[in-house]
Amino acid sequence: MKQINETTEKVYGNYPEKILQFGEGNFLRSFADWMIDKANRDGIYQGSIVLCQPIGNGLCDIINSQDGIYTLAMRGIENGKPVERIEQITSVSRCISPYNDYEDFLALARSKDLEVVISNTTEAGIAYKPEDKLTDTPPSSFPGKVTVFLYERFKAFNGDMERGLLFLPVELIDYNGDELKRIVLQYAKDWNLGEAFMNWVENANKFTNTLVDRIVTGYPKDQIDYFEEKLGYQDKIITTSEVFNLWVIEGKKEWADILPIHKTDANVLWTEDVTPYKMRKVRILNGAHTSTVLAAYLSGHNFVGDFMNDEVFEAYLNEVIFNEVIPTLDLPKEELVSFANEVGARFANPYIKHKLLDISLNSCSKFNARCLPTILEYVERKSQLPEALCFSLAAFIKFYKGEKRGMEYWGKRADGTEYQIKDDGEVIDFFYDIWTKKDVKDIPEAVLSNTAFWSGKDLTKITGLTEKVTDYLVKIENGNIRDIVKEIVSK
Ligand SMILES: NC(=O)c1ccc[n+]([C@@H]2O[C@H](COP(=O)([O-])OP(=O)(O)OC[C@H]3O[C@@H](n4cnc5c(N)ncnc54)[C@H](O)[C@@H]3O)[C@@H](O)[C@H]2O)c1
Ligand SMILES: O=P(O)(O)OC[C@@H](O)[C@@H](O)[C@H](O)[C@H](O)CO
Repeated sequence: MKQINETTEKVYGNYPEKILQFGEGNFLRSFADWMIDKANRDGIYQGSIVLCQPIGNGLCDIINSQDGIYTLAMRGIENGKPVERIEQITSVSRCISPYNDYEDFLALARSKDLEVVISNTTEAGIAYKPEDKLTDTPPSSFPGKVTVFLYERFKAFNGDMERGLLFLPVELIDYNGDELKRIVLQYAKDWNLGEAFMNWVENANKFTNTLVDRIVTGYPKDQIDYFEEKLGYQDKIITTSEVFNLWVIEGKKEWADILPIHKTDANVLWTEDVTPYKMRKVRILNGAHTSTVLAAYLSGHNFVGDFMNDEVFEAYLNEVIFNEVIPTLDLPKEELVSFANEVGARFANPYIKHKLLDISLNSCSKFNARCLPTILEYVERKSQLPEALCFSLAAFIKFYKGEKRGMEYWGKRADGTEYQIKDDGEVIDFFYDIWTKKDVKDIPEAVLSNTAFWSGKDLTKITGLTEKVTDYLVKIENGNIRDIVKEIVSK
């Protein structure tokens, strides 16, 4: 069978390289690059994207072997009917690995065409690593790479204030753009790059805070035969997603015209404050994922769609969203309910195979960011505990019961299926330790009092929480998890 680049023309990838993108993963290729391709296709933009692989291992070689061309399949239900939109994305010019092509990376910094930097380096990427140096080729951290890149540009254009770049980071951390800028300035200070450079970073460049929303399920391993037969070519980096998309960008409205994707039919919103959108999305959508998938997986489900077809879990999800999360948010109720209904429909999308184990990755920090704020706010507002979320905390603790196999940590669910528990080393060590040394009745107290997990808070101070989580954990250990969920939703 032919490769995609033997059957598909690289239509926009030869346009001037106006965008540098840190992160060549599934998400950005299914989201930002699709929007840019759309803008090129609509004739309102003429620019291509240079992908940059931010860590040593990645997809650069495969991407270049396909001339940057790949397929995106977006599937869902619209007006009650199934839709499948398949597009060939041809706006990527090439992929650079700064580990192999450091000179090419620096040469791009000196380019007059370059205007925009997009990034998705996961929640771990926007981090300060004190060991990074200006002379490293490249510095290991993503902000370190941005700093050497900007410094090269600053020198090449003699600090020209017109040569700064628009930054659109999408990492799911609070104030992603502000945080990236803060760390770049920290490196500039550490490396003595001078006041003039720091002033240029601050005032010539435009850092936005952004929030993204699209369920991306990546390479369709189980359906690859279907796609190859349908498309008539082989694509090693074909990616899949839902149809829904939303990119909220906090920045000055006039910056939007640098990358006019808001003028396409993609859902791009420039705003002065991204916070309410972020809170709505993280607490409702991501909170619903994290509070439901671990229990659903333990009960025998494997995909989001599976538990949405189980009336007990569907009712549990609704209980979490409508009775526990929404009452803790201050946005207009109608807007929240409409977003929540949309989330339910998105989770039930029969064409999206979203693996529960993929969502379970790093559940400890996810629970802290996505679910704990709701528990705290609920207790504050109602002076009582949110039952379903307390149960989800117990399910999370149970999910993290495992045994070590070399560097890996494996759990086992009631049906005998073994699963790998993926999280930071310290988190894994902690859970392994308590599950091997403590009686089940003492485990919640150890977890809830571990302030390192909960942004410095000792959760045992919340009246009744330890007892309730203990009660649920003991029930889960001794009974059937789906029956416990059923009991919660029938109260
Ligand atoms: N899949 C979704 O539905 C979805 C939706 C919205 C946001 N996200 C976010 O996207 C991220 C996952 O991205 P993906 O789905 O493209 O996964 P992926 O594995 O395909 O890509 C991950 C990218 O992050 C880079 N990366 C990983 N660790 C890094 C580090 N420590 N420093 C710098 N770069 C690093 C990789 O090189 C790669 O480019 C998650 O953080 C997730 O929160 C995913
Ligand atoms: O991608 P993660 O691992 O951070 O989280 C899993 C899901 O909650 C997440 O990918 C959502 O599907 C996404 O945030 C929707 O926009």
